[in-house]
Amino acid sequence: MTTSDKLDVTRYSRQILLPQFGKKSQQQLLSKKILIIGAGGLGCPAALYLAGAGVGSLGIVDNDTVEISNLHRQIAHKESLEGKPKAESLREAIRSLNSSVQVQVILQRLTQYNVLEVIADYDIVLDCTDNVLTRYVINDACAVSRKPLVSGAAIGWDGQITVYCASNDCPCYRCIFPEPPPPHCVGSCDANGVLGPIPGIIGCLQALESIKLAACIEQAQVLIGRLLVWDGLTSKCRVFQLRTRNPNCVACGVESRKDFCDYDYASFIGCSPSVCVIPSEKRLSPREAKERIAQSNGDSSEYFCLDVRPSVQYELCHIEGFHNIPLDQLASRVTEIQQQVNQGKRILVICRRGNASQQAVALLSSWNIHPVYDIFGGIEEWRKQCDPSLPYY
Ligand SMILES: Nc1ncnc2c1ncn2[C@@H]1O[C@H](COP(=O)(O)OP(=O)(O)OP(=O)(O)O)[C@@H](O)[C@H]1O
Ligand SMILES: [Zn+2]
Repeated sequence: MTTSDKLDVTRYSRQILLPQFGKKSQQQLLSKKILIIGAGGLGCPAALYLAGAGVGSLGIVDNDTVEISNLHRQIAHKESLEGKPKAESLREAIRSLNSSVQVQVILQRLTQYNVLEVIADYDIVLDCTDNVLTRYVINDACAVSRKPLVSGAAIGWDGQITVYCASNDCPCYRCIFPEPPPPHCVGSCDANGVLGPIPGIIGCLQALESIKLAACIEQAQVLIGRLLVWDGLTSKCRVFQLRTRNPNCVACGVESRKDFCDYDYASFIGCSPSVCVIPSEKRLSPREAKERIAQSNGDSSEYFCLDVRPSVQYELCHIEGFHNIPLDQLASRVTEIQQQVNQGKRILVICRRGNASQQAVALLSSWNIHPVYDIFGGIEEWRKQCDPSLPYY
């Protein structure tokens, strides 16, 4: 036995001692290359446990930078690295944990144009991202390349994980979800919140399933064709059997496979970068809105200022003088607004970023409530133009 063998044995001894694992599995792990897409809430724990376990080589893809609001769950990053690329920050954390792991950092956004090239070199791919479009892009590439895809998701109190494309019968994401969810049903941590340990748990499970695959552990049952759902609020965990592979799937079906290079993912998902649903004369900049409010001073103001964000966000921060009626309560509380209009007031509507407020203005207009104006860019733009003391969240 060589000295380096001895060193490895010491480092990995606690897992090598497992009868199902042993030195053979350790050597398998050391020979594998695993790609982690997304260095956020899922990617941080997944990468650290894979590095600790001694995977030979890890790739990290992320084009984002560290923000303070990431740190409650993206625990590989540090306060001192705020503003620095997440993938580089994660590489530093991996290095200080296990310097023998090779790390390749890709500071690019993964798209349909680079995905095949990026994943080509790896044995296993982990989807640790947070958006539906990227999920389909990664899936389609793994389906075509027949690479095991360990797919995790976490939001609010809930998380889930499964493994796609890992065997002949194993479905891909499109086999299970041939159509994407409607855009308004898709949540995000940014909009809906998330408790830190939820992505922590799912990211650890992604590392575990990847280790089982990479180390070729015969007795292990991998989450292939099964979806594990974790409800953190009730501490209930359920495992659902998924459909088998769809032979006519456009991603993994041999006969029906599409060429995804020219595919219009944005239209398929039904997303547009910024929603604009009302005419420009009904929209004011925050600066203009603030001036108008100031000119029509105090209680006798000719404006009724409405904040349509969820109450939990309103409690987090709000602009003085704005009343909170969340968008989903607008219909049931429309008489309150009508009363303000009857008293001669004009309605000004704000939300977080300017989409919900436009929907509110469109709804109020359709109920013949006039005049009503949208403050474009929402609280975020108000913070930039009028009041930097408002917290960023
Ligand atoms: N197409 C993509 N290419 C590269 N990285 C991606 C892609 N899509 C998502 N990601 C990355 O996946 C990670 C998802 O992590 P997570 O949702 O925990 O973080 P976040 O987006 O920073 O959080 P928040 O929503 O609170 O701002 C992010 O770091 C994001 O940059
Ligand atoms: Zn499929």
